[in-house]
Amino acid sequence: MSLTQLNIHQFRNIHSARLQFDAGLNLICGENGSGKTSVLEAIYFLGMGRSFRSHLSQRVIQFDANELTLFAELNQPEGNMKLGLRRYRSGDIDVRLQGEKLKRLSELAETLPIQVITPESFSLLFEGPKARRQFIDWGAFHSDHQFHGVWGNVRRILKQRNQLLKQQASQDTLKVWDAELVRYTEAVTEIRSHYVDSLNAVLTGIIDKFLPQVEVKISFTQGWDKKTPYATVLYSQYQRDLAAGHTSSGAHKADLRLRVGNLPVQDALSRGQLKLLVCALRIAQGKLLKQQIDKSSVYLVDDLPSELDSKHRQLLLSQLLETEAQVFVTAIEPTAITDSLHSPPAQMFHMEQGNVTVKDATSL
Ligand SMILES: Nc1ncnc2c1ncn2[C@@H]1O[C@H](COP(=O)(O)OP(=O)(O)OP(=O)(O)O)[C@@H](O)[C@H]1O
Repeated sequence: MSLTQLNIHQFRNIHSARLQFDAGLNLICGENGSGKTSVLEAIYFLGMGRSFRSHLSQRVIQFDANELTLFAELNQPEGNMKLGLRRYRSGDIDVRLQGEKLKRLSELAETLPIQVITPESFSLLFEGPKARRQFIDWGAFHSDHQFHGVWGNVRRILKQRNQLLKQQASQDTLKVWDAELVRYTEAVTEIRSHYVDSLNAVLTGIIDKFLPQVEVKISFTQGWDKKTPYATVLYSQYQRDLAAGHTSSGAHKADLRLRVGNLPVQDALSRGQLKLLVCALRIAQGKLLKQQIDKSSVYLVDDLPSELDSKHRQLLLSQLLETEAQVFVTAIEPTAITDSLHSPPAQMFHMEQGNVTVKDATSL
């Protein structure tokens, strides 16, 4: 799967652009503020219906405009596909696949599995567990079709249960909800746990390349004590949950633990090593997806040179391309990337004040 064409209209500082991409490596260069990240953001917006930079989607609409429009052609094993998205300042969104209106944004994500690597990515390792849960769920979502629905049920029931707890509901009233919650929570946990096991198998080989002297251990924590059935936990924590007004244990507390020996990775590794570890994690996800459902991912790598030496830049690029993914990389200076490649990138763009021109990479 790859994006062959992207038309951008009124997105950040890009008024209008038509870009033709290669199925392999696409390099986007330009000065600070020229709009490089905005191109990556536009691709992400098309695949996810939201930005990776701001949770306020209207921020990406060009200052004086009322709406943004993105249109892409995708090359899929099943044939070419047309994907269009229009987002209005009012908040309305219109997404079409082959001209048909999509009902759920998750259908977009299924069509375009996107991975993002930015200079801030390593915060995945020491931010709260939410980011790591999202990391696991990216894989769980793509590798198991049941996941989206089951996880949606867990969140819906948790919301209802929490509302009842705030109303001081009795344990008897909660019983019916708890039975459903246990059923869906166990299903979610099994999918997540199975996914992390499969990921671990792929990850080991990649970590060996990125961090050869370091033994990183990754484990899944499900959100409550593994030895106790979830039904028992809910029952025994009733008083505590009642006092807190919310459910203290469950799949919504799941996490991924990353350690070097007995230390959390953020205490054992340098910033550059942490960045490499996050890259290894994301590459492992792409490789696993390819193995599991023969689907390739799209990688958006913002400011690739930052904090990586030339050897590791080269390693990262070669590993990314090995996943057979389509890769979009931004850099201020093209040579920061081309110096790390054996052959020039297949497609290269230069950005200047929101305007894009195609560059001949062989002339560098
Ligand atoms: N909604 C908007 N409408 C118009 N312009 C915007 C909007 N939001 C941001 N901008 C401008 O768009 C420009 C694009 O920024 P972007 O982050 O894409 O650049 P960049 O080339 O990635 O820069 P850097 O190398 O510094 O990361 C910025 O100058 C910003 O001020």
